[in-house]
Order: sequence, then structure tokens, then C-alpha cells
Amino acid sequence: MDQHLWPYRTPGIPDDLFVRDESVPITKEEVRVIALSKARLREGYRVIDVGSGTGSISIEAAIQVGSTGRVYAIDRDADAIALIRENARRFSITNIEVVQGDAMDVLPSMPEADAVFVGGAGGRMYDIVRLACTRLRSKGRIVVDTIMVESMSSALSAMYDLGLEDVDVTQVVVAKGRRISTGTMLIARNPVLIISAEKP
Ligand SMILES: C[S@@+](CC[C@H](N)C(=O)[O-])C[C@H]1O[C@@H](n2cnc3c(N)ncnc32)[C@H](O)[C@@H]1O
Repeated sequence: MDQHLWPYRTPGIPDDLFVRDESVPITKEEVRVIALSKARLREGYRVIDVGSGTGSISIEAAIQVGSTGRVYAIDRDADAIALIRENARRFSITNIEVVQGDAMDVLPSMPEADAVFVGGAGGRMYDIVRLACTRLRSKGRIVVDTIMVESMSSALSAMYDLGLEDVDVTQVVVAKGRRISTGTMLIARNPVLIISAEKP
């Protein structure tokens, strides 16, 4: 893997390095860093990224798990699939398998994973978290990120109903400095909810 665009193992690839499209919202750099930290990835891990969008989480995870690990990037949207492929090429990442389809249909055929990210569920968060957990090994971790309070609630209900451990809810509120004529002002971004847990 020749990551000439991001030659580091540390997460936090600048958003501008990804090829993007207005119709596919990216999980922003600072949120991504926290979401990745909640998954506690290691070299050789197998990761599933549900609703992988531009592939930003998948690509960062692929770098974390290294060439002995593998990432399965699932998205139902054809534009997103094209973006993931393009971004994987851009970062010279070869340990990502891109899968087009609805997570409800695709997850049952996924291999057992050490970690699952859920970045999009299309209103089916409860079912997708439950199904995703069937693919998780014992002590594997699931990390959901969402801007919707209903999705947070559904993810939490699924995690509690499944008896997951170490359930954590973190709200990430980021403001970024922007240079103006009189100095640097902070521009607020939408809060994002990160819900994570571990399978017993
Ligand atoms: C907010 S974007 C994900 C952002 C992504 N983490 C990134 O950084 O680009 C949500 C994605 O989830 C996908 N999605 C929503 N519901 C889905 C489902 N049921 N199955 C598969 N993909 C789904 C959408 O097509 C969209 O690309």
C-alpha cells in the first residue's frame, strides 16, 4: 500500500484530500478521528463500514488495519460506490472490498468482523445495528455516527436490547477557525452523535 497522499498511520485525513460530491455527505475529519478511536482497531482487523459514502472512514480504517487487515465498504448508492472506488485508488488502498447494496441484504453474507461502523442506515438503524452485530465477533466493537436524534435512539435501543457492553454516547461539537480581515472567527458545524459499544 503506497499511501503517497497520506503517508501516516495517524487518523485525520483532511477532508479536502477526498474526491467528494454534494450528494454524498462526508464524515468530517475531526468526527472521523473520534469515531475511529472508539473502534480501537488493530493491525490485521477485519472491518465492515455500513453506509460508507465517500469511503473516508473505510480508507482511514484500511490504513489502520494495514495490508493484513480488510475493510468491507457497503453502500446502496451508485454515486457513493463510484466515489469509494475513486478515493481508494487515490490513496492507493488495496485492502478495501466495495459492496453495493442495501445493508439489510448485504450484511448477512459478510464475514465475521472485529469492528463495524454504521454511517448511514436509511431510517432502519435499529434493524441494521442488530444485523451488524450478528457479524461481530465477541469483544468486537460497533460505532454508529449520526446527526439524527431518532437514529441515536434506535441505535441505543438495539445496543441495550442486544445486551452490548461499554455503551457510550458522545456528542461531538466542532467549530473551525476561519480567517477574516480582523482575525480568525469560529464557524460552528452541526453536532454529530457517536454511539459505540462492545459485543460481550
Ligand atoms: C452520511 S453518508 C456516510 C458518510 C461516510 N461515512 C463518509 O465519510 O463519506 C451515509 C451513506 O449511507 C448510505 N446508506 C443509507 N442507508 C443505507 C442502507 N440501508 N444500506 C446501505 N447504505 C446506506 C447512503 O447511501 C450514504 O452514502
